Amino acid sequence: MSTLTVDDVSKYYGDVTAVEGVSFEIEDEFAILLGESGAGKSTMLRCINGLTSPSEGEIRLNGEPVNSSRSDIGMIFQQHNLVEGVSAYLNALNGGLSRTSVLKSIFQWQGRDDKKQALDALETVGLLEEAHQTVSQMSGGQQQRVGIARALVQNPRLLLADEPVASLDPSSAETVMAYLKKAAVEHDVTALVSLHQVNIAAYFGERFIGLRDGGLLFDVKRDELTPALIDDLYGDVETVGLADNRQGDDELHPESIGETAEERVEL
Ligand SMILES: Nc1ncnc2c1ncn2[C@@H]1O[C@H](COP(=O)(O)OP(=O)(O)OP(=O)(O)O)[C@@H](O)[C@H]1O
Repeated sequence: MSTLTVDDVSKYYGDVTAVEGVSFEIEDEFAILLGESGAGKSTMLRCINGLTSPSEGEIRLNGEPVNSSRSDIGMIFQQHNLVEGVSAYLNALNGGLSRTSVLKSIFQWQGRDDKKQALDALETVGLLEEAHQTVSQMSGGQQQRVGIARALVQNPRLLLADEPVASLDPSSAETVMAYLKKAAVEHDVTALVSLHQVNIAAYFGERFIGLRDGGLLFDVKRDELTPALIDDLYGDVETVGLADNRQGDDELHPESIGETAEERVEL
């Protein structure tokens, strides 16, 4: 159980306003951050995980201010930042580094608990049999799943992901999202994931936070996410892909995606 509170947060880079006056709270949900390029999604996530500080406002996790990089916030990046030349297992094990001294990690003296946790995390993302495969030999989707496993080994109370499937083909993107959601549900972790693929977002998300020009445009639950809101967020160009999923003018129907991914992932 964890609650993320974003309280009137602004972030300025010189004259540039990246985020302005944004407030929302998410509790035990799989939430999606939507917005076009430059809307402030990455800046918001970087403020939440303490990689940068807000210029104004406060961010709290379970009531405690977040003011520097914290080990209980797991972060998954678009370019997964794995160590390519070593195995999936060793990459996952690295997630526990904050609990292990540098000397121990160099000599791979992590305890049995850490090792079991790394294998459990790889099982969660469907890669137990590939545990000893070198990451550079894995597909982009598999590498991203190793990134999810590594974040899980941190024992996070909050999982953040910045465009985790942006560089994947649509089928791999669905599979990775299905594993990410499975990981959050199984580990009982609140998640905030930035995405630009609206259909994938609508299928997997439980809550949607829309940013436009750094401000909060909407904060809605799944049944309140309408094409009209998406149009407000992206304009006509980005919503073309929604056409086949619409019924009437005011409902999203993302059922056509995700089912095959879910069958594969066995959520
Ligand atoms: N370190 C920085 N220095 C100056 N300006 C920045 C910096 N980081 C972000 N910005 C600016 O802040 C605004 C929001 O950027 P941000 O990367 O948060 O948006 P985004 O929604 O994540 O976009 P994208 O999807 O393209 O990554 C943009 O105008 C960007 O140019």
